[in-house]
Amino acid sequence: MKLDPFYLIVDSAEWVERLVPLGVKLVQLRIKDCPDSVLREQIRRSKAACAAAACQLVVNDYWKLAIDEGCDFVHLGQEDLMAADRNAIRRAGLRLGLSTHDPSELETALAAEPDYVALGPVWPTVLKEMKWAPQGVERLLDWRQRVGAIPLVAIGGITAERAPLVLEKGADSAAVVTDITRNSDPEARTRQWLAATAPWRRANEDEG
Ligand SMILES: Cc1ncc(COP(=O)(O)OP(=O)(O)O)c(N)n1
Ligand SMILES: Cc1nc(C(=O)O)sc1CCOP(=O)(O)O
Ligand SMILES: [Mg+2]
Repeated sequence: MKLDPFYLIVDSAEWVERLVPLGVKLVQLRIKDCPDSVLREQIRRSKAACAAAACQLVVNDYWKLAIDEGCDFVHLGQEDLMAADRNAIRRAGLRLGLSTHDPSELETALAAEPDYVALGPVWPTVLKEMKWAPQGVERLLDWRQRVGAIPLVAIGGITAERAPLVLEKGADSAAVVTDITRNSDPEARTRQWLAATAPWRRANEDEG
């Protein structure tokens, strides 16, 4: 499985509907503290917008709802993974992305046979408080070796200018929240991201 080199993460279906039609091919719906009924509706709308644009939707955290709503990719952190029913996720045919922040988390993640591994925060992030110091781009080289053929996602403090730095260090995809959603012109910034990651997208296409 190949991941698009630009991995957009947003907190509403409105964002998905607004930015995915610009050419985004990989998007995560990351909504926190929301009733199930609202989440369901948000997932449905995001799924429809992604289907119309041939974009891969990844649902963060809510693996049961993702199964119920017929989604095919979830992202879980280490605590999410501990609470999740791994067999139910596999039985439903869901692909699984997992967060890692240190070697022991990576070991746990690899044992769960994920479809991608994320490493973060590469740089400081303003989105949420994190107990890990920034990893730095060099750590990606180490993770690249350790994960082998499993796709690797870099996350945390990545901007359109920094995205090539993580892709050059072996990440398959660069994930982003605030550089786009807190930009004064999110559409223009999304286009900048698409342009900055285009060489890696083309390489994926050439490799088939
Ligand atoms: C691509 C990607 N990487 C890491 C995370 C973080 O997941 P988690 O550690 O579960 O934290 P929350 O995002 O749920 O706050 C992610 N969502 N996506
Ligand atoms: C949601 C999340 N998870 C991280 C991790 O390291 O696991 S860093 C992060 C925030 C990413 O947002 P931004 O692109 O605005 O820094
Ligand atoms: Mg989580």
